[in-house]
Amino acid sequence: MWHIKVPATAANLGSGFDTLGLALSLSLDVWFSEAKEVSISVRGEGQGIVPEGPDNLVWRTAATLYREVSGKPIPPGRVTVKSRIPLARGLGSSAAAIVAGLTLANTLLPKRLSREELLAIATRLEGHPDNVAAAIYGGFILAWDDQGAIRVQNYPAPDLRCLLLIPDYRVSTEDARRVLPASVPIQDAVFNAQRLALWIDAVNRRDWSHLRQAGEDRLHQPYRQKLVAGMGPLIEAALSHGAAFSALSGSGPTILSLVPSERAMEVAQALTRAALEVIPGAFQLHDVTPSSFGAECVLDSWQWRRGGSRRRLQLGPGAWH
Ligand SMILES: Nc1ncnc2c1ncn2[C@@H]1O[C@H](COP(=O)(O)OP(=O)(O)O)[C@@H](O)[C@H]1O
Ligand SMILES: N[C@@H](CCOP(=O)(O)O)C(=O)O
Repeated sequence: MWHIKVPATAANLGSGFDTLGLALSLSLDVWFSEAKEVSISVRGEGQGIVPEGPDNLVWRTAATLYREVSGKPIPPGRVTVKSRIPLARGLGSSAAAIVAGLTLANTLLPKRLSREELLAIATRLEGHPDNVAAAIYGGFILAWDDQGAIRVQNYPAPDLRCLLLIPDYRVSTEDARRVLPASVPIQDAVFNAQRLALWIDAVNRRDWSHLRQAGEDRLHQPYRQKLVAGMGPLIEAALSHGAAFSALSGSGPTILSLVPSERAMEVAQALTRAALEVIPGAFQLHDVTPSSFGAECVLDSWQWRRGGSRRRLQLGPGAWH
């Protein structure tokens, strides 16, 4: 049986719209074993909501890639999808499902595609590179479009705790992209370029003292404010109680705060107090960590359960270890 694990991801990180991404320690897991017929079951987040037929995003993506590359239908099998990534909350659930599907197809293909090739396909399917790049490579990523080719630079994840304030309502990425303007004033573009540079300087020097400003943004958050009740007060509550960074996660509505361990309790309490005032309805507060691991596929067989070695496959050919 194959076990595929793909992390949740937070895209944008304030100033890095469609450019920065961070893998998180929440995951989408898929188990696959060959069988006579296809059967798909969905557990955890999305259970009862996402389809369990051939139109399931994980299976549809896997089947399409397999057929495109090999010219043959994907081998049928039993697929179990178990996710801890809430849907449409800005935590990359669709990116994780797409990357899981691509990883599954790549595992079954006789000749595997490279991570770069998978990134290009994943970006085309998701529409932007930031979530899928972080889901494939793990850690903190910077992605850019080089005349149609998607390039990525990845860095170790910041050694900070990550508090996710997740409201109980959904914001689809499609809707959240529709509220963005077609062009922005030059001053706003400069404002973001300066702050994006601060992010890259911070990860290069592992110094989080200017992250607060790296989180400031004029390209997407101001326009999305109307979709995310209490966005400003929640970010302010986290920053004024010791968070190094706080911003909308992806297209929202989750607010992500990066916090030194010793301030995590204080920030969590401040976020909870603010959320009770400004969020209409329920919310959850998750205490997770940035993750250095990207998508991986493991042969989950009886041999390793009995103490044999566990074979682990990072995406890309020749990467068994
Ligand atoms: N495990 C899954 N299996 C199938 N489809 C999924 C899965 N997870 C997410 N999706 C699809 O992705 C959609 C959410 O994507 P999106 O609006 O981009 O939000 P986000 O990626 O921020 O969670 C869901 O409504 C569903 O259609
Ligand atoms: N750069 C994208 C990121 C969307 O992330 P998601 O997790 O909300 O899908 C955007 O801001 O639209």
